[in-house]
Amino acid sequence: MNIYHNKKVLKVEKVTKEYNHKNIIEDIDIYLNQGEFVTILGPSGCGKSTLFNVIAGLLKPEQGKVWVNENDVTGKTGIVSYMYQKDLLLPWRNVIDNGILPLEIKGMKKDQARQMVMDMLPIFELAEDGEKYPDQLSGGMKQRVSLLRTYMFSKEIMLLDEPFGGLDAITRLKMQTYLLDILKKIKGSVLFITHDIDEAIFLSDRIYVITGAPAHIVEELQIPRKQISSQEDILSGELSPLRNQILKLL
Ligand SMILES: Nc1ncnc2c1ncn2[C@@H]1O[C@H](COP(=O)(O)OP(=O)(O)OP(=O)(O)O)[C@@H](O)[C@H]1O
Repeated sequence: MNIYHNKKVLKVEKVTKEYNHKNIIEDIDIYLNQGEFVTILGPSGCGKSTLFNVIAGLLKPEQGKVWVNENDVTGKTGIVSYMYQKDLLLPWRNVIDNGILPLEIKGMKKDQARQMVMDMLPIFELAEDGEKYPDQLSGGMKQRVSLLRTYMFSKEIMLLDEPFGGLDAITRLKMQTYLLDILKKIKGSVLFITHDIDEAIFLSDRIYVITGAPAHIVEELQIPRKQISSQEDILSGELSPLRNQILKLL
């Protein structure tokens, strides 16, 4: 995303989480600056979603703390927004009424919530689709609705857990570009999960590589954003040392 500030909006400090007395993630220290795009890159099953569940307050860690804007939010839900790989749209609600769900839960009147969502539709490239139902949408459109709904929940910090994992390769590439365009307009801070190295390099300002059992952060990498203007750049010779470095870590 390129333009971000050095204000830490999220800090994860020495977090350890176990299942059945076995550590799954251990001693995780990460942070997210305001407006920054940071990816947690790691192999399938290593514990990335567990980390997100701790950050979202859905799981309490055995050790460590989660801070949002310097407030201790460990084990508290409702502060950061969380988008899953599966779109989880309600099939009986149209795009607008799916989008207003988080606002309704917060107690906002339906008319006001609908207006807020309608105002955002063009940004999410859904200007013509507000009245459509999920079964009338393509996979990429469904993920844009999910992203819109995630944004309506909390504009400040968004956790995106493999949001493009279920899409075909071409739609996935298109969605990566959409996501960067949308983020330029809404100026959110994003923590993103993927196990796709090229996706991580294309989207991120910074990458944490997580691996091992228990999973821990093995490397933090700053991405040379100036060298990346399109997905083709990822395959250029200049970035191949970075890709190889990540491959060796995983
Ligand atoms: N509720 C649970 N009880 C016990 N073990 C669990 C539970 N949830 C996850 N695990 C285990 O914790 C480990 C990490 O799972 P997690 O879903 O966090 O990994 P992940 O990196 O997000 O995987 P993927 O990329 O496949 O989504 C796995 O071995 C999983 O089986």
